[in-house]
Amino acid sequence: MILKEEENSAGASSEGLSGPPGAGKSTFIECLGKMLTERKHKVSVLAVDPSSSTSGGSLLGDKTRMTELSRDTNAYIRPSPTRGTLGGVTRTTNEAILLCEGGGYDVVLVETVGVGQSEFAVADMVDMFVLLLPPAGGDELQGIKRGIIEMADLVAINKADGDLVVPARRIQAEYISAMKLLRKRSKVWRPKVMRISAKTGEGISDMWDKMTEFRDLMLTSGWGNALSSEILHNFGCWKIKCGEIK
Ligand SMILES: Nc1nc2c(ncn2[C@@H]2O[C@H](COP(=O)(O)OP(=O)(O)OP(=O)(O)O)[C@@H](O)[C@H]2O)c(=O)[nH]1
Repeated sequence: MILKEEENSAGASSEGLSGPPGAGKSTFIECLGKMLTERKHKVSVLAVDPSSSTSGGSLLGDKTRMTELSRDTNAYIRPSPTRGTLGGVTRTTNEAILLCEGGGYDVVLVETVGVGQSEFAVADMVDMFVLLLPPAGGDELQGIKRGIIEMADLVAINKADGDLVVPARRIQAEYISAMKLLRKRSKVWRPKVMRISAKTGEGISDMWDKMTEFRDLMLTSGWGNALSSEILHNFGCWKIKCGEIK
């Protein structure tokens, strides 16, 4: 694979990834993460566990996930999800993002299950927010809040392979129409809806190109600076809420 030098020159970026259980988040991170480490990126993966603040349980931590990426020396996967209140989760995740970026990881993926409140907090602390959805509508997506779709800079319809290609196309068309009606988050970017297969790898490279395009646009348009100040502002607000800044 050809190393894209320019990709690595623009500094670190953080990407939030959310989606309902079973959408294929681990499979996707494994696939994207391996592609990126092959391209000489250093990738860290932070899991935010929304169940921890309510039930004390763990949706994300109980199974072996991303086995190949976890053996990759250019990847770091935070082994266990953060526990505690949402404020605590947010604070430690924010700090972990900064630590990873400072530690030379130029891609920081923050994963959360899109059924609670944590994805809203995550969307506020990353440079780009990606929603991963299965090729299904209606009941299966009931847990996904409309508000979280509004936060998405990019929606990826996963599992667009085999028999699921046709439903994936349909869902993609539905989301493209639906998202036209949503409030725009940015003046310079219209959220994209793409079809991918984390299993076969199809569409993943194109998706990363779109993510890179987004980041470049944010940097060149100055909108990214506004976003960074917003991220810092949100971080500050959380610290105040957590009683760290009086
Ligand atoms: N056909 C197909 N199956 C996939 C794809 N990606 C993931 N899967 C399957 O979907 C199931 C769930 O995938 P995971 O990656 O564990 O999903 P997840 O979103 O991390 O799930 P949670 O950890 O429960 O939130 C597994 O059986 C995967 O093999 C894909 O692109 N195509």
